[in-house]
Amino acid sequence: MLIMIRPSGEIALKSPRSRRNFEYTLITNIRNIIGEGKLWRSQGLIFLEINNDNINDLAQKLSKIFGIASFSPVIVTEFSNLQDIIDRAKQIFSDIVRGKIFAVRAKRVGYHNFTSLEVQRKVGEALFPFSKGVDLENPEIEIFIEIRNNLAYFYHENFKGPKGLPVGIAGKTVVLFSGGIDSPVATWMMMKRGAIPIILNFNLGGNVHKELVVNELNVIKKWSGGHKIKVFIVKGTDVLIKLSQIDRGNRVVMLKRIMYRVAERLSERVSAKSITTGESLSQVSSQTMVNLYVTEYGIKFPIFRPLIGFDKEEIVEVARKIGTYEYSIKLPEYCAISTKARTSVELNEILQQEEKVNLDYDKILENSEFIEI
Ligand SMILES: Nc1ncnc2c1ncn2[C@@H]1O[C@H](COP(=O)(O)OP(=O)(O)OP(=O)(O)O)[C@@H](O)[C@H]1O
Repeated sequence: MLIMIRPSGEIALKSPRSRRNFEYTLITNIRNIIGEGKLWRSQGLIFLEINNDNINDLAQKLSKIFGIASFSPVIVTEFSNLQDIIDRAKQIFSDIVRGKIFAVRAKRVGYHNFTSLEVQRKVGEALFPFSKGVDLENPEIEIFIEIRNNLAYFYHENFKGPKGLPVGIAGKTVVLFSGGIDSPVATWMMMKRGAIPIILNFNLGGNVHKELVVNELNVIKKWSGGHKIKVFIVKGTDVLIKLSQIDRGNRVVMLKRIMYRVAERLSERVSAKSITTGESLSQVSSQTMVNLYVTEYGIKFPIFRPLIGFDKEEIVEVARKIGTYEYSIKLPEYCAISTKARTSVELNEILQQEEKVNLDYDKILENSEFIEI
């Protein structure tokens, strides 16, 4: 089976050099996920030739590879004149249009002594006797013919890809991953823009919490373009004990600040250039603008919050689509940190209390558990 893969439109707009890099990364990711077959680039498209004839199985996998806009199983023919194309189209599609209202769509690249419109008309005429009729506006089935120089590609199925950019082209980001609904979605959105996530989780609920995080990451892994996901699990309860020394109203922001600090250290170690969180503005008390300002004060990496303008319903919709929602809702309440924070903490107060708590962030990281998914 031959599959024509159309990269995201955004990739085509890049300079030739970037475009080549993006396409090569996409090819590597496809190879890692599919694990067999031959892949090559041709005029802005990617082709995959594979022995497996199960398109549904393949479509499941390709539809989760970022950087793919759409894909179609195609039949390719070399031709020397329009009649060759008409004959081949008849062979391929007469059964497929049987009893259906159809339309032919043709595209052409290169020099030919016929137009795309002529191809549509002539192939339409040839298939008409087998069909229930033609309707260009509302067909039951569409027949596509893409002519590129002396090759014609025939297909009638078009599967959607997830668009975005191939995972890997943007470098690494350390994701503060709670296991709740939001941070898995934030991870997915960063992957969609080409970032490789390095996961940092503060375990606040023992094995139950860990298992949940691992389950979610197994789902997310399906979208990673074959990249392994590195996970650092910090024993969050040790940090919580330290927090008992400070004001109750400041604890949530302080815990977040500690998470950012450890994420900062991890970013240095793994050469990530940003930190990602699942925060969205004003969602809970720790996510007011003031509290976000205080939380990230002095952190040397940019903090990316891809969900900042999303409301909960929109986040849930994405979580359901990617498949993490069913796990996230099982996260016990004690693993979330967003209870009872002051909506507006004082920066100086927090900085003083941070000194008092005096944590060794490197040590916290060194004592973390590392797994790879
Ligand atoms: N235990 C944790 N380990 C790592 N990061 C965390 C943890 N708890 C929270 N975070 C980070 O802080 C963000 C905000 O968490 P918070 O609990 O305040 O809100 P939330 O909206 O419930 O987020 P989520 O749905 O991701 O748990 C999370 O999206 C995540 O990036």
